[in-house]
Amino acid sequence: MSEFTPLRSVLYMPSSNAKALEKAKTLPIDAVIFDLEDAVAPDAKPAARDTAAAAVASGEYGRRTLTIRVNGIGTEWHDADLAAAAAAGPDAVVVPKVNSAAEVQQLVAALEKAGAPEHTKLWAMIETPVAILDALAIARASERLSCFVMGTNDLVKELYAEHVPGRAPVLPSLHTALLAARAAGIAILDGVYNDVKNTEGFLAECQQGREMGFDGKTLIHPGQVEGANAAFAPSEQAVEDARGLIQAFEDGQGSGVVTYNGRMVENLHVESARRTLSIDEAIRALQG
Ligand SMILES: CC(C)(COP(=O)(O)OP(=O)(O)OC[C@H]1O[C@@H](n2cnc3c(N)ncnc32)[C@H](O)[C@@H]1OP(=O)(O)O)[C@@H](O)C(=O)NCCC(=O)NCCSC(=O)C[C@H](O)C(=O)O
Ligand SMILES: [Mg+2]
Repeated sequence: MSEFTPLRSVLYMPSSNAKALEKAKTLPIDAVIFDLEDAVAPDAKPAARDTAAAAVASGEYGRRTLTIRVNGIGTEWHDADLAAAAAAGPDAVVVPKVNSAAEVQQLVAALEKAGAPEHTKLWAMIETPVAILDALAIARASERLSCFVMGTNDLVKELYAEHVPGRAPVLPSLHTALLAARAAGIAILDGVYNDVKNTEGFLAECQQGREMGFDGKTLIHPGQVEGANAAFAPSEQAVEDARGLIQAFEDGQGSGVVTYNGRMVENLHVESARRTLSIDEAIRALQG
């Protein structure tokens, strides 16, 4: 049994959208974010809060990781959202616009005070300039914090930047958050791709995110699930190469360096290959 939890495809859905809530039960997503923030109109927020909590408790989403995105600190909905989410006990509570280590500690204290079970982690959205500049302190602020979620729409807005193919304006921010997440040993998810009908652009962004090192991508539409699942899983070729590389190293009988398919292999490559195999194993376990 692998300890690795795949987060290739993490789908936001407005908790006020009954059709989307039903649809998500049928999709091969690794995780769901029941949204109470941007995708829910102010009038609909109290009902959406109840719906999200009921969805988590329903047991109808199978093996998927379930999370609730609450409204941000300082908004009129935040306290009630956090209390309801803590009581529902999802796998994680996602908090937008987390800006400091102190905020993480405040959120963790609030979750504990509201009686959140131990398995309910905190996922912090990194989507402001100050969060990028303080990313390492945020990532290390609490053991309960297990994942960064990039909010590239807010980031582009705050930077007065533009959404462009290749994402040059936000790459320094994405890399900084990745460095912080890896230094702290937490997961990190790439931001959403807004143009839901542009499959080619979406797949290019998935590949870019995978190559940069993200664990998976946040999604906004069912049509994006398959592409994300493929992009963030090791390919058959990668799995075969990982097995071959490990075997070649073991056949080297204690030599510190061997070659496999003409390439140098050292222990660090073996560690990467083992990671590839454990991700593959965890994904296969999901498929049952
Ligand atoms: C973008 C959408 C508004 C498009 O909706 P729609 O026009 O209804 O799409 P379709 O008709 O193509 O839908 C086909 C079926 O799929 C279901 N559906 C659609 N979206 C979802 C979803 N997200 N989850 C589950 N199911 C979904 C439809 O109900 C149709 O079902 P059926 O008829 O039974 O076949 C819409 O996709 C949408 O609302 N997406 C989510 C938007 C959202 O959550 N936004 C907030 C998060 S993004 C963000 O804030 C990131 C961050 O903070 C940042 O700063 O970047
Ligand atoms: Mg945002």
